Amino acid sequence: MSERRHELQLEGLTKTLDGDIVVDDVTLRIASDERVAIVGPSGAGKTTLLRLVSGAVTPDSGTVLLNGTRLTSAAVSHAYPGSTLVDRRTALSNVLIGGSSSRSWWRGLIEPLVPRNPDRALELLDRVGIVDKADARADTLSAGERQRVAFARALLQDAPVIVADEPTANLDPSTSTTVHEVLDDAAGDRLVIAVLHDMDLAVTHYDRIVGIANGAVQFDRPAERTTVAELEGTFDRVYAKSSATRTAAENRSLERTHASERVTGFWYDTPGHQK
Ligand SMILES: Nc1ncnc2c1ncn2[C@@H]1O[C@H](COP(=O)(O)OP(=O)(O)OP(=O)(O)O)[C@@H](O)[C@H]1O
Repeated sequence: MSERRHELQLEGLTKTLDGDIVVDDVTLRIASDERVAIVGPSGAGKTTLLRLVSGAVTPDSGTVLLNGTRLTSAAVSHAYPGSTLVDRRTALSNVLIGGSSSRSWWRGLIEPLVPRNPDRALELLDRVGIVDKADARADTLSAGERQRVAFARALLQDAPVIVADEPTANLDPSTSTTVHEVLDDAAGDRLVIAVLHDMDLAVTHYDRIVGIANGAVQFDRPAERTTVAELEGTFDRVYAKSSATRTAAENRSLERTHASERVTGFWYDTPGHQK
């Protein structure tokens, strides 16, 4: 991977889904090697924002630029959850699948079966601390080990931007901490943008916290200058606006948020929050 510095610019990103503004005029600049956590209530628009960055969703308006030119999907890799590994394949084979997208389709098909050059994949498994499990089938690995394999798979693509949507959602707190440390270390000078529900993890393991509510940026602070209580307080103030002062779109977003919270329980991992 090149050592050049990168800058990602999100300029006025807006996305409407089913008539509602889900991402509302988001502008952010993110530099190389920054670890950015996106936090916010359920239904706030975090995943949609990440999908706009990765190109999976097209904005209604606004742009995503890398070093001043439009970001291509090849410049973004996904650190998908470990649950997305192919169970019957080895850890090494799963990592090689991640590198297939940059090669011809037929090589992509056969390479995981007959690895031609596994050196780089082995190096990445080593970097995430599980090279000794390279030949183990994915379904014999622990949840934390699977997540490490998923990170190695993402890193093989050598993209300057890594996006991760709740990469440790189903891991216990201690394993979550470890795998975020692994990602931080292994990502090197890449930009990492992760959506996280757990604000403790965000504040502890990320450089910068971007809070999203109603599709808009509510705060953007260095992690070292914020606390979980401050983040929660900001969200409470946003959602405590009286219905009279909320716009119609904000009211609809709030209704969606409450509906999502009933399903996912946004505040479940933030002790002290009063519903
Ligand atoms: N394809 C879609 N069509 C219509 N509405 C959608 C679509 N995808 C997402 N939405 C809505 O957009 C809003 C934002 O969704 P999004 O998944 O971005 O929120 P989120 O902040 O990531 O939520 P969570 O934390 O629960 O994952 C939600 O109200 C959701 O129902």
